[in-house]
Amino acid sequence: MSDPDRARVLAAAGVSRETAERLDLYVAQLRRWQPIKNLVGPATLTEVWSRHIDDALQLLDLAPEARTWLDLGSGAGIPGLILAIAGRERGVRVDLVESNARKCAFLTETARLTEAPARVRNARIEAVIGEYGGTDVVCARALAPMTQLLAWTEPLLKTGTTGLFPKGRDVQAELTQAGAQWRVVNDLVPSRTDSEARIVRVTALAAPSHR
Ligand SMILES: C[S@@+](CC[C@H](N)C(=O)[O-])C[C@H]1O[C@@H](n2cnc3c(N)ncnc32)[C@H](O)[C@@H]1O
Repeated sequence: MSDPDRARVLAAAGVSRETAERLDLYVAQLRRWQPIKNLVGPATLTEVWSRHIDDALQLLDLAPEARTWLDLGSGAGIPGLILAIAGRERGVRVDLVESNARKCAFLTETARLTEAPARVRNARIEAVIGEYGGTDVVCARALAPMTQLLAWTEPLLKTGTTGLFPKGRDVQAELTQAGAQWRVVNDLVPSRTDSEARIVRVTALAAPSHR
């Protein structure tokens, strides 16, 4: 772990001492379970505060009023479990949907230890997405191309849920491809953890008339 990164990330996020301790617990859990569950890319563990914690925390600032969040394909809880830990004191609650049972075991245990307001759902997105209408924000990192993300989240994005999807340098190509199937109202927010990355913020969605 790089301590300067930890201090910088926590100072920028302005979290309480209790929240910082819970994030420390999350990082400790990630390190403990990584050898057995292979939760994140092994190389990224040396930069966990910038690559994962800060990368997740930046989403909170993009929807400061949101209270209910849905994270799809949570994996090791990025961004969803981190958002639940950091957003706890402002009343944030997060639903995590993940199809891999071993990852769900990690999520459940770590949510309990960190007292995070997170509910873990071991299910496939396509089977359960319809149950999450009314959620303030749906997010997903490193899960699927925009076209697939929009297809999964269509019922939510068409009814007022905001979408936040961290993306890499191919974001424009993904949006162009998605534009063939959807009319997407979005903006691109620069990522604070990677100069080439963007967060796609979707505020409305419609199917084009010729579909
Ligand atoms: C590449 S990982 C990304 C994990 C995490 N979001 C991150 O950024 O580190 C994608 C995750 O999505 C899960 N996943 C893929 N397809 C899914 C589906 N249809 N329903 C639920 N989970 C799915 C996988 O099991 C995996 O844990």
